[in-house]
Amino acid sequence: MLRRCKARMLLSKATGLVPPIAYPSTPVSSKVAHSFLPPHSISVRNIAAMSEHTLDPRVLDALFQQKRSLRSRLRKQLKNMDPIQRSQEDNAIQNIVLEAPWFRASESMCAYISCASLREVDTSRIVSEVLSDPKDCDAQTKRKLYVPRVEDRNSNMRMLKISSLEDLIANSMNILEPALVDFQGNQREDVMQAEDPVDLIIVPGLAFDKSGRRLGRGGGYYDMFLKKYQELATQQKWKQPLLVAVSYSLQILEEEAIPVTPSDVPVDALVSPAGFMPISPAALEWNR
Ligand SMILES: Nc1nc2c(c(=O)[nH]1)N(C=O)[C@@H](CNc1ccc(C(=O)N[C@@H](CCC(=O)O)C(=O)O)cc1)CN2
Ligand SMILES: Nc1ncnc2c1ncn2[C@@H]1O[C@H](COP(=O)(O)OP(=O)(O)OP(=O)(O)O)[C@@H](O)[C@H]1O
Repeated sequence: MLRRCKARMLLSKATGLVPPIAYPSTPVSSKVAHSFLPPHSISVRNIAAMSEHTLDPRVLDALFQQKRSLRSRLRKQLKNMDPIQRSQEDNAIQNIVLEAPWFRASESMCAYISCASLREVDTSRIVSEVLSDPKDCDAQTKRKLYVPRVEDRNSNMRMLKISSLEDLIANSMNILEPALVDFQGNQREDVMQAEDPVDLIIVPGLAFDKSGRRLGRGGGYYDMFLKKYQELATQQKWKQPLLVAVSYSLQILEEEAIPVTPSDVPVDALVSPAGFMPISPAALEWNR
């Protein structure tokens, strides 16, 4: 406890990110989270620009510790969510995505295959819609869908192209993912090797805040992938993909309530049952 308090003091002194007081043990409501907001002068991008080496390791440890407590609180809240409410929210979120101009205009995208036991926002209707045969179009204009496949325990994840739900098999974590080769024995296309860019990435997470910060499951898989894809897009002079997080209402926290570490990649927008919440200039463009 003493060590943790000391780390908070250091963290507070070094970055101004956290007030030197104990973290609340009550569930995170937006009200509680608000009293722990860091000063607005520190943005996600400022922290992201710092490398893991420029931050004091004790500061970094304290930030990861805060993330861990937030994760465990969110996991409990998600587990306790009323199943009827969950199913209503799943429907509302997917309706919003399916109707959204940024989704309808998307020709190529990455999305996750939701896992019910992880209490993730259901993406099954979104995935089915993208995989369905295009109406009034030839096969050339079929939309492309890439989904995650974990490569190893070093945060490496690939996004591989699938054309049917039958391309998926359950991994050791019971998450459906594509096999490396298709039924004809051909290597599946990896989004990092594709000729054309994806315009949309639908991301999962345990919590999100109104400034676009995202708290994942702690593996670093998405952050690592998003960083590499953004670098590829820059190198190829492609438009950056729109990063949209789908979220139950209880997963949305107040601005800057989520601690940020240098590898975190912020999202452009959130979709919750309350609607589309654009955050970045790219997302705001879709709301004009
Ligand atoms: N549907 C889906 N697919 C995905 C991800 C995801 O978040 N959702 N990933 C995104 O990275 C990658 C897999 N990463 C994962 C990381 C942790 C756990 C998991 O089961 N976590 C447990 C806690 C485990 C522990 O702490 O010991 C949990 O969150 O309850 C699952 C997938 C790639 N595929
Ligand atoms: N001091 C540290 N304590 C804990 N994890 C650390 C530390 N330094 C680096 N890491 C790494 O950071 C990664 C976790 O990062 P982070 O908490 O940002 O993940 P996440 O955003 O929740 O996960 P994802 O991107 O998969 O959704 C892990 O791969 C972990 O090994």
